[in-house]
Amino acid sequence: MGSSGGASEIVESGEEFNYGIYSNRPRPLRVKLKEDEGKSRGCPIEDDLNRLIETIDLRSSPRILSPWKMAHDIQRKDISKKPIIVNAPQDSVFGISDSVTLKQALRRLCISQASEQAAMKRSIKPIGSPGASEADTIKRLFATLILDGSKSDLSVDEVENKFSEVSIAPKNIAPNSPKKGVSSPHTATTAPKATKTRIQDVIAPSKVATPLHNSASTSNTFKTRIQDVIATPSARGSGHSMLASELGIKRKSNLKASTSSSETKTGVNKRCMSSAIKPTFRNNLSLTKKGRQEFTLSMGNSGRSVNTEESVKSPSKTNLGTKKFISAASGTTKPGDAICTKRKDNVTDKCVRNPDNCSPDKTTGARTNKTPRSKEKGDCSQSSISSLGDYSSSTSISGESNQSGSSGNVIRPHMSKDVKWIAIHHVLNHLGGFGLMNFKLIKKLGCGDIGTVYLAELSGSGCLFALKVMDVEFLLSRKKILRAQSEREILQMLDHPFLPTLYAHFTTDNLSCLVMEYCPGGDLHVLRQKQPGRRFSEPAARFYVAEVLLALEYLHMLGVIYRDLKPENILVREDGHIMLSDFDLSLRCTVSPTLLRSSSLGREEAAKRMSGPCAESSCINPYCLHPSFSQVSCFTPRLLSHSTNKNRKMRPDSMTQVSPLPQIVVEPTDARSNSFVGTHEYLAPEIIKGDGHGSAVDWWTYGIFLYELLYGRTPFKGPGNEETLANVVCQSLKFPETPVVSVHAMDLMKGLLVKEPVNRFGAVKGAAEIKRHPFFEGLNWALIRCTAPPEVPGGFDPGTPLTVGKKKEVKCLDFGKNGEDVEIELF
Ligand SMILES: Nc1ncnc2c1ncn2[C@@H]1O[C@H](COP(=O)(O)OP(=O)(O)OP(=O)(O)O)[C@@H](O)[C@H]1O
Repeated sequence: MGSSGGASEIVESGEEFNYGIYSNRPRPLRVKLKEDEGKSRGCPIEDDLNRLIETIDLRSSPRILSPWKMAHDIQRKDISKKPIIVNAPQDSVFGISDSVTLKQALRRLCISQASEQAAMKRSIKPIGSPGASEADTIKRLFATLILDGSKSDLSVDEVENKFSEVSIAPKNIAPNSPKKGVSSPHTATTAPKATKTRIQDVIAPSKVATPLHNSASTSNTFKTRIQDVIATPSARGSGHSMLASELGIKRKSNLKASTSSSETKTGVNKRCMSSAIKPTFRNNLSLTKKGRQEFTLSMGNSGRSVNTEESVKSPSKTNLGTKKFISAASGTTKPGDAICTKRKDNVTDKCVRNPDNCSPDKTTGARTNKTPRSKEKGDCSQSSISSLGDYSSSTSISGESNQSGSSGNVIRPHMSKDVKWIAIHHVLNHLGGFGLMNFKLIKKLGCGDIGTVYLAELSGSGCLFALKVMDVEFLLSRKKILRAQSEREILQMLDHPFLPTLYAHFTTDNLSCLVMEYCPGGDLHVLRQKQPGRRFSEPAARFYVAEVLLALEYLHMLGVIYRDLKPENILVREDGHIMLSDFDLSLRCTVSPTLLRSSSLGREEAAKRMSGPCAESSCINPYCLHPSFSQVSCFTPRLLSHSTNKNRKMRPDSMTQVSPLPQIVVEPTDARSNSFVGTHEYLAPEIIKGDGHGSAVDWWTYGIFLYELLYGRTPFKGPGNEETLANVVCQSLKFPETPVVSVHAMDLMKGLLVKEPVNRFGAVKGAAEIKRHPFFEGLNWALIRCTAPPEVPGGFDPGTPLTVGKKKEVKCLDFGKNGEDVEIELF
């Protein structure tokens, strides 16, 4: 997660300056200090909103401030662990290294050979590969089993190359696809003429839609509109915002063509806005205190006069998003249909799969001619591009069906009693949507690369949320819009105890806001620093990495490669369990279920891994493997059920009870991206070398993560970032003598931190393989969410004074009052 503290980041100049898609000139990397930018830029959105906070008297609202979070502000994050985004998809297409300067530096650090080999590889093969079209790959989703042809004597590499595919389901079934109704994507990138106009429509507040309320029509009010765009209730699986508005669909489609083009020319931008560019994004927002009151009152009374312009343009819909949604949910129009319509017009490949496993078709070829084969998450995200129009103005409710306005009918039944959902539905049903005025901003939680996160209370509900606020113009201008959209779409897909819930999404003229689950416990980076020796005990580390493993497994099954695992991105919930956050660097791709039959070698390796030291010894003590886990047995319950007390010793033949069964892997093990994204100390070697990477990068970062939790530092950290990168590629893994770590923990880290991704633990068989490692032995995966966490955040303090409301603490931006109007100046 980002921090408001200083941080160094690598920024590819080409992100801000167009080098031309065919340019093979070296792209110098330069390092910027985030704190420097912060000085010049001043994190405009946050400051603006801080000012907004000041204008709103929050003292009457209950405040719940976490002492952990407050401590978080004090203990700043490791500045060397800021994410890197160097993405030049067009270069990747032509096999040209993204980061020549970096490679030169690495060459001096003796990894030139590896880098050059990687560059040669890229130059002789189409890295992007033709790739399967989205439609094609999704059609094949769950329709294919990949068998290894019963080759029992293959190495891991050979196994990969000798899969044979057997179709076991109709090809039109795509239950695991994150999209619904994917169809011909050709139309998505047409209509370039209209693009400019459409973008202007979205960007220019005055051209978009009418204000929500009459009072908002005054010049100094938030021009908040509630578009009748409601997010899909079936977020998971289909998992994307649903447009009820035909107009919205058109906007998205048109915008996609434009932004996609511009994005792929320059790559995704990394850095925040510099002071030199600052004036470009200067806008004025203002809030009329009186107007706000009137607005709220009006919404409470009528609450229905919204989005006039779009209602006119789209006569089929009602003026109220809620009404339309209810209508849709009641059967006249299914939400999913809207998704299908949108997707048909806007599908774009999100990632390029392994050529060996892709079946390129004409569709893909045609599309890739129009859209460079970007493999970066943002560039490739189909719905990222398509949903750009959402930023014009909308309210989206995630994961709810909202039938007949009830808050109880949620697609996520286990959350139906969640008071936050009830509160969200209540507002939706009564006000028709959300605006900033529906939230009381309590404090700033943090400032990331694409937005600022605030602790916010949904007015009158007492429910706290994390409100992520992003400036759309800023995102568009800095080419970060796709990152933001991709993150939102991923969030909409999620329904997992260790992943954040996105309750709603709404936009104003300039701001896109995500209403997310609030985690009061800070992040694991801060929590680790509070531990003795700044490291977690092994049981605590095991708990955290186990929950992270489940989250990663779930993400992989959804076709999301996380790519930015680090303690900073692991938030701690109120109950002490974790929440993996921050998805703007994630890569979305398709997943083909794969059935793997274990080879004999695989069995041997599995036996070795499963048995650990006990297999080599005569040990029959079930508690020997983990001195620190007195409750942990040597054997899994599965094995124990086949073992007698007399014969608890792990035997190679006993492993056949575990490994001979075919294993289904539903993870994007063959996905490939060439983007240079991540955090220095956590970057996988294949990313640094530019070899192309897939889901195995998450298992590398997982190994680094475990290492850091246990040892209090990462294994390859050098004095500088380039040295760190060189160490990642060249240096062998070493374990400090202290603290003492169990052999199983070290074995797991060794398996995960294998530099060659194909040999990396989990790379072929996914998370299931890692879950079977003895390090986790005895852990009840299904009930881990019921396990007592190592630490539970301290109690809330509702009486904590609000500090952000003090005017003297407001920095960076002018703060003026005109009568009753409080001007909020953006950038
Ligand atoms: N749901 C949440 N609950 C509590 N705090 C949060 C939540 N989401 C984010 N934060 C805090 O806000 C900060 C900023 O988060 P955000 O995701 O915007 O930035 P980030 O993690 O740096 O990601 P990036 O810069 O890649 O966009 C985080 O560091 C975290 O401290």
